[in-house]
Amino acid sequence: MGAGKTTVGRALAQRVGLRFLDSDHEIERREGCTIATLFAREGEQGFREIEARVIEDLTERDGIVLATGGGAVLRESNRKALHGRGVVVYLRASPDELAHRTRNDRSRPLLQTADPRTRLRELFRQRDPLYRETAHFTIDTGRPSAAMLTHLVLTQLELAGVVDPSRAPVQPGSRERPGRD
Ligand SMILES: Nc1ncnc2c1ncn2[C@@H]1O[C@H](COP(=O)(O)OP(=O)(O)OP(=O)(O)O)[C@@H](O)[C@H]1O
Ligand SMILES: O=C(O)C1=C[C@@H](O)[C@@H](O)[C@H](O)C1
Ligand SMILES: [Mg+2]
Repeated sequence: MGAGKTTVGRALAQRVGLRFLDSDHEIERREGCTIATLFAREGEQGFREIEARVIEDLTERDGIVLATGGGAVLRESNRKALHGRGVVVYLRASPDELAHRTRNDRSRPLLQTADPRTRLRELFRQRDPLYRETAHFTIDTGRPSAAMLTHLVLTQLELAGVVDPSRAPVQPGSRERPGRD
């Protein structure tokens, strides 16, 4: 949560000329309300059901850059759909860094506690192995700016033959997917 998936994903899509989609935005569009309202109305489990349907739908599409919500890796079906249908980049950040980036933002219900830093530490412990299992690449987001991270992700994808260095996206399925990191 707050690692930069939306920020970097959108910039990456622009750089490679692909459509950008974000599962949180798609959930808000389909449900006609904010994530915070949805959590209040349906609880986290209700939100996860909707999220799983959206991930299933969006990972069926070709030619997109998809940013997920931070908890999408919690479900095995989501992890399988993401890893099997796409090239997954884990933007890894420390709980302290995430706490700093999200400190003024009230839109993430799971961080509306007296001690968001401790919550982020718990989430990191639970989720880091799941992100690693799901990702083809891991990029540490500690110091670099979002613009630098976009460049780093792009370079990784070029080296793996996922996008052409001339910025033309490789056709889905035309080259072997990269292995796990
Ligand atoms: N590399 C970075 N360095 C510093 N700040 C960053 C960086 N990447 C993103 N940010 C900032 O951190 C905040 C969270 O970023 P963003 O919304 O892209 O995270 P996210 O991973 O999509 O979060 P969520 O899981 O909640 O969807 C934003 O204010 C963004 O500007
Ligand atoms: O990390 C999480 O569990 C979440 C992250 C956000 O992207 C939203 O999907 C929601 O706030 C839950
Ligand atoms: Mg996001």
